[in-house]
Amino acid sequence: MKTFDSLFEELTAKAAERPEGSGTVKQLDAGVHAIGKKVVEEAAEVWMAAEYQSNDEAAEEISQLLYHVQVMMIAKGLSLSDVYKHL
Ligand SMILES: N=c1c2ncn([C@@H]3O[C@H](COP(=O)(O)OP(=O)(O)OP(=O)(O)O)[C@@H](O)[C@H]3O)c2ncn1[C@@H]1O[C@H](COP(=O)(O)O)[C@@H](O)[C@H]1O
Repeated sequence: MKTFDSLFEELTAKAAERPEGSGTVKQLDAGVHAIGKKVVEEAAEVWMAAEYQSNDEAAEEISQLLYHVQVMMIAKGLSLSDVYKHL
């Protein structure tokens, strides 16, 4: 099963290798403003799913939020330790 750290490693490689058809590369090319909008959109979907949908649907929305947060980290050149040191 994928973890937060292993997904970050995968996305970092995508950013470096820029494979054809990668949604991550597309998001990174769209820039911080566009990525920020996705983060906010997914956060709202987490909220709505948590209040009105099943736990499994809420978990899926949370996974999408984590993904977009990681894309933002990569767009900003932030490492896992840059974030973890604040936890
Ligand atoms: N975990 C994710 C992931 N979670 C969310 N998303 C993206 O976020 C979107 C969120 O879904 P929504 O239901 O909100 O979709 P939507 O608003 O209709 O989507 P868009 O129109 O904005 O694409 C999805 O369509 C995906 O584009 C993800 N995209 C990729 N990954 C993983 O990231 C890795 C790299 O992916 P690629 O860069 O695409 O190869 C792979 O392991 C993927 O499984």
